[in-house]
Amino acid sequence: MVAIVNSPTLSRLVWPAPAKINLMLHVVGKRSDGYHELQTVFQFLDYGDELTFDITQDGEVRRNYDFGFSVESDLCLRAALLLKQFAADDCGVIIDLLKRLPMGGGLGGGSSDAATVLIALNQLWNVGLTRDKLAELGLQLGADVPVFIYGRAAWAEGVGEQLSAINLRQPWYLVLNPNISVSTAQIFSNKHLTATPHMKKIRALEKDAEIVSIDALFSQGVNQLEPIVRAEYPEVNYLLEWLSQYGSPRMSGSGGSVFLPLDSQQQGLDILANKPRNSLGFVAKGMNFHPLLIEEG
Ligand SMILES: C[C@](O)(CO)[C@H](O)COP(=O)(O)OP(=O)(O)OC[C@H]1O[C@@H](n2ccc(N)nc2=O)[C@H](O)[C@@H]1O
Ligand SMILES: Nc1ncnc2c1ncn2[C@@H]1O[C@H](COP(=O)(O)OP(=O)(O)OP(=O)(O)O)[C@@H](O)[C@H]1O
Repeated sequence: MVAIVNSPTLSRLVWPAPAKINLMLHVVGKRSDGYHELQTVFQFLDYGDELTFDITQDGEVRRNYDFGFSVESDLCLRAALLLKQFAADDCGVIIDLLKRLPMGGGLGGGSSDAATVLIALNQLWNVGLTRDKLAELGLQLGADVPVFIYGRAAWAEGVGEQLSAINLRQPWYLVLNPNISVSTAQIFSNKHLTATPHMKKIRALEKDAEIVSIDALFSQGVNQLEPIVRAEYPEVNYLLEWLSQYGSPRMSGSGGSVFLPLDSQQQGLDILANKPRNSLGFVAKGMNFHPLLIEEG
């Protein structure tokens, strides 16, 4: 946890917003509001966006960047405005964002940014909401926000908000992105997406002390959104085929990023050096703890 006081200097600290990957993802149902119920496993990566906050006393929420999304749809601004309902009237902020995560990349970039805004401003504005309350606010912004506030690698159900911590191996991963944005809504609305029966939380996952291997999760099958994305986006299909010469790659979330667990960081750097033209990529370590984990109680 970042211990921080509300001082203009310290508030300029850099606040990380790490990526997540989904190590397995089953679609198990559809709710009446159209959202799909999932069973998934989240792990964080030590790679992501970075935010800084200039705290002001003018009550305004502003941004100092432009990545193409409108002010109204900006998840950082929306997160700040949600939290502002609980803050003193004069609490204001200018948010800056260093964007490393590909947008529409299945790595939870926008969700992670929003979670970091909620965590940071909860401290910098002295709001004092609990982690559960922040996660509840976060869920209004997106299904992937709560896990970033929960702060632990997790087995998730519901739309991703029913979370229980799991202890996973933390290998290095190579992540590749085809440099295209995949719409999560479009993938979930594909007519070929069918729900499968609920899977019992696999036995190894129930024993918190045990370290769950990535292979054990992969043996549960591929991400069920993967065949749909592969069919709609040949670029994602190509990256998965290309990476399979080195092991068993998987797609994260609703794509289009794909990832491969590695034996070492160097192995990833060697593969990355020859990555397909037009793709983006990085090597990062799996993390079971979010760098801003809120310890309570
Ligand atoms: C695929 C995952 O990344 C797995 O972690 C998440 O479930 C997606 O979470 P997210 O990007 O935060 O998604 P949201 O912004 O909440 O939803 C975007 C759209 O995707 C569809 N959606 C999303 C999540 C979900 N469980 N079921 C859905 O049907 C809905 O049409 C929704 O309007
Ligand atoms: N701060 C933000 N960062 C990224 N995208 C944002 C942000 N605010 C709003 N958006 C919008 O949200 C869309 C989805 O972005 P995001 O990077 O979260 O996708 P994603 O990684 O596929 O998410 P997920 O893994 O949760 O499905 C973007 O295309 C963009 O229009």
